[in-house]
Amino acid sequence: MHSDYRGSSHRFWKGFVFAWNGIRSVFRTERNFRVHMFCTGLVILGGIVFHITKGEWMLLSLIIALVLSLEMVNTAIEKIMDYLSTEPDPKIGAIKDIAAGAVFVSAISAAVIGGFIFIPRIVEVFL
Ligand SMILES: Nc1ncnc2c1ncn2[C@@H]1O[C@H](COP(=O)(O)OP(=O)(O)OP(=O)(O)O)[C@@H](O)[C@H]1O
Repeated sequence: MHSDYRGSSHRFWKGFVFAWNGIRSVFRTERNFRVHMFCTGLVILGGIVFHITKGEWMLLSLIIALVLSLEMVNTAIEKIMDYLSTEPDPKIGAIKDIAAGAVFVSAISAAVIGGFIFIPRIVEVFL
């Protein structure tokens, strides 16, 4: 079915195009992903404004990548489940809940890391 692109000499670069298309698709269809992207923008802005350290940038980039990629995996799992059946089914519900839980766990960690990095600096501004 995909023999056309697999046989092409540009298949390596086409892999990036497919990945980019996936990110665009999630951005367009998933509100939660757009919320995460908005938060990412705020965090990057905060990092610039507060001159955070190189180590803090590394930690932030890791946790941002984790949250965004888990949101994409969650969306992929939801789509697989909806492709299999759109009928109400407790097993499908449980699988989707677990995938959503994974995003939630990473988001909590992101909030903790963001708190440790930014709260002392914000407090300093007001003291
Ligand atoms: N076919 C189903 N059978 C039973 N429960 C379902 C089914 N589809 C969805 N659910 C329940 O509804 C929740 C939301 O599922 P949905 O596919 O609507 O994702 P969503 O609203 O896009 O969620 P998210 O905010 O995680 O992206 C699931 O976590 C699950 O509890």
